[in-house]
Amino acid sequence: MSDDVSDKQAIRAQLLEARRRLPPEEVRRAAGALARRALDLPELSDAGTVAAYVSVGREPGTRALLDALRARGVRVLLPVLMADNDLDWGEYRGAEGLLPAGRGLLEPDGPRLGPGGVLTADAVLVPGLAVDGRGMRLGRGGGSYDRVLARLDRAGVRPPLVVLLYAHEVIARVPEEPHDRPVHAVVTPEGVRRFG
Ligand SMILES: Nc1nc2c(c(=O)[nH]1)N(C=O)[C@@H](CNc1ccc(C(=O)N[C@@H](CCC(=O)O)C(=O)O)cc1)CN2
Ligand SMILES: Nc1ncnc2c1ncn2[C@@H]1O[C@H](COP(=O)(O)OP(=O)(O)OP(=O)(O)O)[C@@H](O)[C@H]1O
Repeated sequence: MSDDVSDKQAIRAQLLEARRRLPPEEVRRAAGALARRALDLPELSDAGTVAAYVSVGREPGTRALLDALRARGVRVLLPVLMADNDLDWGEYRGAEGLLPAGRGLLEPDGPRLGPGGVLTADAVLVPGLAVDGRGMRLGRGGGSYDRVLARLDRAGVRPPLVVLLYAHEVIARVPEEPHDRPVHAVVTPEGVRRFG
């Protein structure tokens, strides 16, 4: 295994442990601040369709943001994890339209759009564990979003990629592999940083 791959695993383990230690009230406070800051981003507020995801556990919260986008008439797409870790997509129809899925995830009921559904997004909210000063992102390691970003590239579409993190998850350097693609902006409860 290359050094960068084993570095990634060590950093992931540290960051997931730090999330597990976050008090629930801190998770709630952060989610409110993240939703407010994310809604101020023109990349998201001007979008007709946003590809997002439903935060679970101590992930930086997206639920308030999903509902606010939907209330504004934005079409919100949510991922459905497939057996090979690639992602299918469905439309968010509100909290009642979410079903418990594997790995503690919540997924949309209703029709599936296919993996190409994400190509209709004007902006993509990408989950992550960390980002560095160049916008290089560390994910959970399933490669699901690596494939989404490669699919967008192949189709020649370049929607803004936005990651929501806690402030301590903006780190000095994420080890990168050739397939990694930088994101355009990171939102933390403390502010927004654009890369470019
Ligand atoms: N909320 C959310 N949805 C998402 C992602 C994500 O990171 N967050 N994904 C990003 O690609 C995809 C799902 N990929 C996943 C890959 C691994 C695990 C995982 O390792 N889960 C742990 C339990 C949860 C935890 O403690 O973190 C497990 O199964 O042991 C979860 C989702 C699509 N949907
Ligand atoms: N376009 C792709 N198609 C298929 N597999 C890929 C693709 N890009 C990367 N992978 C594989 O996915 C695995 C995970 O990659 P990596 O560790 O960079 O994940 P990550 O970016 O942290 O996570 P994620 O993409 O799930 O958020 C690696 O084994 C990598 O080879």
